[in-house]
Amino acid sequence: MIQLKAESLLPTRFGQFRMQVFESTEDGKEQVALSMGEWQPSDAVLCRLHSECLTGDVLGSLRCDCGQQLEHALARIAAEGQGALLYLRQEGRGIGLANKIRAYALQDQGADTVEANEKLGFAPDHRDYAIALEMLKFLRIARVRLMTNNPRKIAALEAGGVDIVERLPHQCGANPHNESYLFTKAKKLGHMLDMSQARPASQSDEN
Ligand SMILES: Nc1nc2c(ncn2[C@@H]2O[C@H](COP(=O)(O)OP(=O)(O)OP(=O)(O)O)[C@@H](O)[C@H]2O)c(=O)[nH]1
Ligand SMILES: [Zn+2]
Repeated sequence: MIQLKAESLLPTRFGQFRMQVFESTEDGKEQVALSMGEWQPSDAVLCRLHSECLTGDVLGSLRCDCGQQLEHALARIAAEGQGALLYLRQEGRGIGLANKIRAYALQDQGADTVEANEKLGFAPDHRDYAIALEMLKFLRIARVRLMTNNPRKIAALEAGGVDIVERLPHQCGANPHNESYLFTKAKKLGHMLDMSQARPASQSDEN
């Protein structure tokens, strides 16, 4: 279960959002919703479920595309004047920061992002979206236009009863350092990415 712990306005360089902090009674983690505008329960609301990535979101890492995806989502919500971003505390696809950095070290020795997780004894994607479903319910969002390339995220929301009215491709932030990472996501994790410009992971000299 989640409980709303606090809320306030949050002016950002993208526009003014309403920030709500929830706490999960299961694990005590603080979860964040940033929203803008108003909606009716029947409206299809522009949404992004963003998984925490300290390295990409905050530290400017080029090993992934998270920072740019986060900014792009907030900018898009602000441009439309309505929508919600859930900032989900599931760092490293749910394995936590230290394990993600261990996975990076294995990637530096040649493993791809999926193999590295498996070597550490984790599933390739350890996330669960139960808390996101509760947050959507709290926000009275039952129908979404979802910014994502991840088919498992879509399936998890649909299984939870959310109506995905539209899937908005959310591809941005490609660079030479994350090219093989994105390629592996498309090939092994089924992400809907246009990789026509990318080389296969085996030919890439970067992680
Ligand atoms: N375990 C692990 N996690 C990673 C790695 N690179 C990024 N992450 C985490 O992956 C999460 C982002 O998930 P992605 O699979 O990149 O994308 P997604 O959010 O599922 O899909 P989109 O909605 O299409 O962006 C964040 O929590 C990152 O910290 C990695 O190499 N290993
Ligand atoms: Zn990232």
